Amino acid sequence: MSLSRENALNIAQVLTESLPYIQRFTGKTIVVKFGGNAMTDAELHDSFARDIVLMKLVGMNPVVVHGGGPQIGSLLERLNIKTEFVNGMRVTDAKTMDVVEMVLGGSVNKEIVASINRNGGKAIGVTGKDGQFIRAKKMTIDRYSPELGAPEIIDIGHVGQVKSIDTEVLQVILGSNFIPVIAPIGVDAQGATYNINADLVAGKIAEVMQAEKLMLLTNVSGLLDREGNILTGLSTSQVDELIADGTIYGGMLPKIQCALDAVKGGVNSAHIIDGRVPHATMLEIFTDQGIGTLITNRPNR
Ligand SMILES: Nc1ncnc2c1ncn2[C@@H]1O[C@H](COP(=O)(O)OP(=O)(O)O)[C@@H](O)[C@H]1O
Ligand SMILES: CC(=O)N[C@@H](CCC(=O)OP(=O)(O)O)C(=O)O
Repeated sequence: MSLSRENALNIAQVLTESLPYIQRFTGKTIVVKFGGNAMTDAELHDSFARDIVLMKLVGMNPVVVHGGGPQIGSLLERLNIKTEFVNGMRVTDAKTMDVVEMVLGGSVNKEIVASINRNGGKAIGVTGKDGQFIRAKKMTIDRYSPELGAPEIIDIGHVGQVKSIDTEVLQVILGSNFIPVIAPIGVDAQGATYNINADLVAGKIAEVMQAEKLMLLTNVSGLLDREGNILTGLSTSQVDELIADGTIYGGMLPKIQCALDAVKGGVNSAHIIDGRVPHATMLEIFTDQGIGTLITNRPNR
């Protein structure tokens, strides 16, 4: 079948458009957090894996961090274990922690590894327990209680925040040309296991690896205002106002916080993008069609 002149030009246009991006990002580390709806749809799963393989093939160093909130939720439901979130964090008792580790370190991690490998990449799956590379400490939530009319500190169980990342494990994996696929489980000096929100892990890894980009794939088209418009190029103080007036809540809180922290810590840009769009990662990296919310140290661009 021969190609029409118009089609040929369209295809050539897309391919040449990608050239400056390939040149700019070759050799750079790009941390991609895979989560939300994109993870539960087989087709999107596959298109994500292909994007990661392509990035690797043209010389970038993709590092995948994944979530799995919906998958944890459905196993907890099957086991009749009730679950709740405070400020976007799952309250995690000992039983819940077992399920979280089983799902994140087991089924979800291996499914992503398998789909990257199936598409011609070489992925290795790890949790923060491997080589103890994600050191965690307990997280508590400090918030204002309208009922008490005073601040309160809430214990949310085995939920961690990232204390430090030992990059050696990642350097070994990247140095051997594999693609690391990381489950957000952390460990403390005593060997206790922590459930860490995947966005927080992705942000910290991007920071310690001094990544070029942090990409957070989610199940909305970006950070939205109350009318549903995508907000982009925001300053830290504008974000603070949106949190204070309730426009940003729940799962968007850790996402926006880690994006801000990452760019403050030296990551060039952070992007909150719509993982429901097939090839969202590729579109963001290789084309002029920036999608979603961009956060940089240079607001209002
Ligand atoms: N201002 C906002 N813009 C977009 N989404 C928001 C906002 N505030 C809260 N959210 C909520 O955050 C969710 C995304 O977080 P989360 O469900 O944890 O995603 P993921 O599983 O991808 O990490 C959205 O589906 C939405 O319900
Ligand atoms: C403490 C905490 O909330 N941990 C998350 C870890 C998984 C995650 O972050 O998954 P998503 O990115 O898909 O939401 C959880 O238990 O759901």
